[in-house]
Amino acid sequence: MSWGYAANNGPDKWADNFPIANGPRQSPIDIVPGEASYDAGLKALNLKYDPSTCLDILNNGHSFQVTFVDDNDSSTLTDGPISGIYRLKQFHFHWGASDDKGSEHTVAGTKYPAELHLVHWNTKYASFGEAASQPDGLAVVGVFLQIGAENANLQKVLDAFDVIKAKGKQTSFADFDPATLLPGCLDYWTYDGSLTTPPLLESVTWIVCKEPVSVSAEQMAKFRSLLFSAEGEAECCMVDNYRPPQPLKGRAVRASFK
Ligand SMILES: Cc1ccc(O)c(S)c1
Ligand SMILES: [Zn+2]
Repeated sequence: MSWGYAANNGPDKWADNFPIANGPRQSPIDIVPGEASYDAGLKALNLKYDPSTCLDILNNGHSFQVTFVDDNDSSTLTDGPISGIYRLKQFHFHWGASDDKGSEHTVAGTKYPAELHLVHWNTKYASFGEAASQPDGLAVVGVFLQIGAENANLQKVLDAFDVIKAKGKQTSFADFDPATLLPGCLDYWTYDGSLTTPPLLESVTWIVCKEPVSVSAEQMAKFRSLLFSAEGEAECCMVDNYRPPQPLKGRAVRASFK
């Protein structure tokens, strides 16, 4: 049986097949602002995305992801806490069955209804797959979603959901600028962590934005209309696809802001 988020294959069971689940730099974590140390040496994030690199949108049975062409430096992350050039590979979300949960990172225990992950890989390595196995291979920008006004930019993504309702469905998705999903203020916390889904590789420099972006309650309902299950299987709503916070194990969390 493959991993998921149910009682029989969820986060508490992942260590059975992925022992790194109990490793020293697992994600997500609870971010405690008062314990983060301001680092004046941290640069501002430099995100430069080219909408023409947007390729398709896929229901992979764990989340939905928008994938980008990454054979050149058209869509990149530079500066911030990283050195070198990291290319955007995909973005996806994690969310809850109700608005009181859904984010993976928490802020002093506060859960947001959803969290966006923009996944980038270090071009010092030959590919995403190679980078994902290296301690400095990936950089994921996390953005919290909070219930408020309808997010017109996010709606463009949600409008594609009808054709990717079930696991394995994929459709073309073009000319989307992921920068439109970012908050106005790019203050961030950063720490060394991992993928939050199996294989839970400890290759991620996490960059979590302090400022959330809005999502309406109706838009959250649209997230919850996706299915974990494939066509022809018993329908299982795609909700609560988040891993809870993991032990910090002595790691430092730095803040780019005072
Ligand atoms: C590469 C990757 C895949 C899935 C994820 O949830 C994350 S956080 C990163
Ligand atoms: Zn993720």
